Amino acid sequence: MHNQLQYISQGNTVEEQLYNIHKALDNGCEWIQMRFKKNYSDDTFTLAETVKMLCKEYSATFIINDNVYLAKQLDADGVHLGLSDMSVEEARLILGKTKIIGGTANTFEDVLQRTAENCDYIGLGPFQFTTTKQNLSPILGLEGYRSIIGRMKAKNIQIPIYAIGGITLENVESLMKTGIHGIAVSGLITQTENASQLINQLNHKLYVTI
Ligand SMILES: Cc1ncc(COP(=O)(O)OP(=O)(O)O)c(N)n1
Ligand SMILES: Cc1nc(C(=O)O)sc1CCOP(=O)(O)O
Ligand SMILES: [Mg+2]
Repeated sequence: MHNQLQYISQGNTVEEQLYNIHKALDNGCEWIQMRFKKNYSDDTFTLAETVKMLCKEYSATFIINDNVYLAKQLDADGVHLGLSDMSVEEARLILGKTKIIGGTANTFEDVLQRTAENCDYIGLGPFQFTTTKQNLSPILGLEGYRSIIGRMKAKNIQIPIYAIGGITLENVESLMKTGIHGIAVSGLITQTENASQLINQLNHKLYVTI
């Protein structure tokens, strides 16, 4: 089963990205999604190659946002795909059965679609407003998660759900009580001045509330 905490990287340069990813790994994150929203360049390849090495050193899972071909080239552990990215079916053909393919969902109908597509997990959001991503879908709030997870249970759908979007430490307990499997966070870990304490607290809240 996948780790309950996924760190989504941030940074406008390779150096910023590496600093942030190193900080997350050094302080106990075991799952990194490299999210470098630039047009593909040599920089992207260099960054991904380095992050792959770092994740190996820390025995962490390494997935790449959007870029299935890069994940294939580097033999990464997987990818995360949004609703307008490459289809899960095509990604599965390229990456094979054993790699992780995560998919975004914003509604219950998206969850049904992602389940039918055989994603390994779903990033369901946004929980609340965030500046990390532009053009957000409507905010779900706690009630949105309760409703979607209730409808999943009624249909016996068991795919792991990760909440995403503007999550803070104070939100984790109530989010976990809705029945999600875990959380994906970016700004929270990137901006903290005490990553060790924060990640310990996050892991504790994730673990005890399951
Ligand atoms: C875990 C997780 N959930 C959702 C997303 C968002 O993916 P997407 O909709 O493709 O948006 P971008 O991240 O590509 O801007 C995610 N990255 N991770
Ligand atoms: C990458 C992403 N996708 C979202 C979605 O709702 O699909 S919200 C989001 C940003 C997550 O970063 P933070 O923890 O800083 O809010
Ligand atoms: Mg995407």
